[in-house]
Amino acid sequence: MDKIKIGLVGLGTVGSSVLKMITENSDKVQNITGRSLSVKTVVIRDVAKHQNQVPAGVTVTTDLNAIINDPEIKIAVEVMGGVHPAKEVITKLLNAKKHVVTANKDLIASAGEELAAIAKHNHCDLMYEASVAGGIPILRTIVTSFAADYITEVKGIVNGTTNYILTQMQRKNWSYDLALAKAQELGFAESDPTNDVEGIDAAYKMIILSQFSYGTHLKLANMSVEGISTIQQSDVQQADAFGYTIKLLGISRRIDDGVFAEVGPVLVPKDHPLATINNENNAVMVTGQAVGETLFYGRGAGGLPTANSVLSDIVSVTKNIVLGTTGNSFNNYQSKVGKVDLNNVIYPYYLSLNMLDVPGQMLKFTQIMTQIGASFSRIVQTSTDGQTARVVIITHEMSKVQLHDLKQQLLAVDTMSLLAAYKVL
Ligand SMILES: NC(=O)C1=CN([C@@H]2O[C@H](COP(=O)(O)OP(=O)(O)OC[C@H]3O[C@@H](n4cnc5c(N)ncnc54)[C@H](OP(=O)(O)O)[C@@H]3O)[C@@H](O)[C@H]2O)C=CC1
Ligand SMILES: N[C@@H](CC=O)C(=O)O
Repeated sequence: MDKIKIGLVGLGTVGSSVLKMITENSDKVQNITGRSLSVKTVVIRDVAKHQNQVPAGVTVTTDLNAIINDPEIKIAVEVMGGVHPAKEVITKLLNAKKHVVTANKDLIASAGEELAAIAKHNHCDLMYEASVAGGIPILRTIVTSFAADYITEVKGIVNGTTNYILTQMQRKNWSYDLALAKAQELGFAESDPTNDVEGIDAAYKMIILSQFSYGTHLKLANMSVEGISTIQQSDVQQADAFGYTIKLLGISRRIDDGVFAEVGPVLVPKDHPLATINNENNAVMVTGQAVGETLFYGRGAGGLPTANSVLSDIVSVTKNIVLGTTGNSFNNYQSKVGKVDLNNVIYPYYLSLNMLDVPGQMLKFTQIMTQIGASFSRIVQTSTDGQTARVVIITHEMSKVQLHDLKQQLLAVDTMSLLAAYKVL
């Protein structure tokens, strides 16, 4: 039986689960690929910390050359995270003719095309199924099962940490800080959780999903990205009382000739499938012109679910090695897209306002809405102290341009103020 040795860079939440799966599930992998796979070398920062974490015979070192210069190692797995030095590490590995599997969305979203070109030049595979939605096999599904269909929309929950936090805030009344600390303890959050809670991790995933779905490369700087760090327990409870669940959603759409993608908190009606996705679970809804709406659900963060996606890439690379078909891009779809007119990006909105509790205020608000060409479907007065009323309004679909105009107009009115505006699914 031919052997294929693997080099692992990183032995944290994901790396240790990859090592466990390769070790414990080797019989099935061997059965499928006809090759015996095992980890030979692990590269980390601190040898003493990890020495007892590996089976006998596995080398633990801080020296990447132990993988680069080892002709027995054919596949390298990068699970250290971050853009630098991960980019330099993967570049060196590819130039040393190692096939690379990574879970690194930060890097693939920002330098994926460059790395894919280096991989191709070296006739190497570069695969990254685990970079989007952890254990959900979404990228390979889009490449294979949506190969001929035109995808018109991809939306969903693509960050496990924020979904875990929002779930605990809604169901257990936990504070934001407590829920975040627990998500870190469980290994869902990035080593620095800023990207999780500020929506950047989800935006990276939407960039990768957009490449696969629409063949276009979006840039983080051109996306509207909002996180959950300013959401209060009271926002979650109030939305709940009106029949909504707050979820951090990534939404991308093909609009006319363009592609639009953004990340932000959205109010999801409780009877919508995305409202039922809790804890660290993710769900990706892909709509194709021919197939219509499809939904993919599973654990979006955590060691073993993510390791399963890494292993699926390792098995694919191994099959390519056996067949002599390495060096093909994970995603081939390239398409030219134009700019999207924000007048065409429309949602219903949930508006929470404070207004003086005197006659005529709702009339004033209605006039402003009419002026900007918008209207609303539902008004709920939530509370009043006799002087100030808290009012929640659900609008009909309105564009981002209209929402901007509304905010501007309200700034000029001293008897009312907009406290929050959320998109509604
Ligand atoms: N956690 C999750 O649920 C998921 C994570 N991912 C992605 O997987 C990757 C790994 O995440 P995760 O396992 O959670 O991260 P961890 O922080 O748990 O582990 C990172 C590992 O990489 C090692 N490392 C970091 N920097 C270096 C370096 N410069 N040289 C050598 N080794 C280094 C660390 O070594 P040491 O311990 O010695 O410091 C550690 O073993 C990231 O890209 C992440 O975004 C993707 C999907 C889900
Ligand atoms: N920090 C990420 C891990 C998986 O990508 C998340 O919470 O989703």
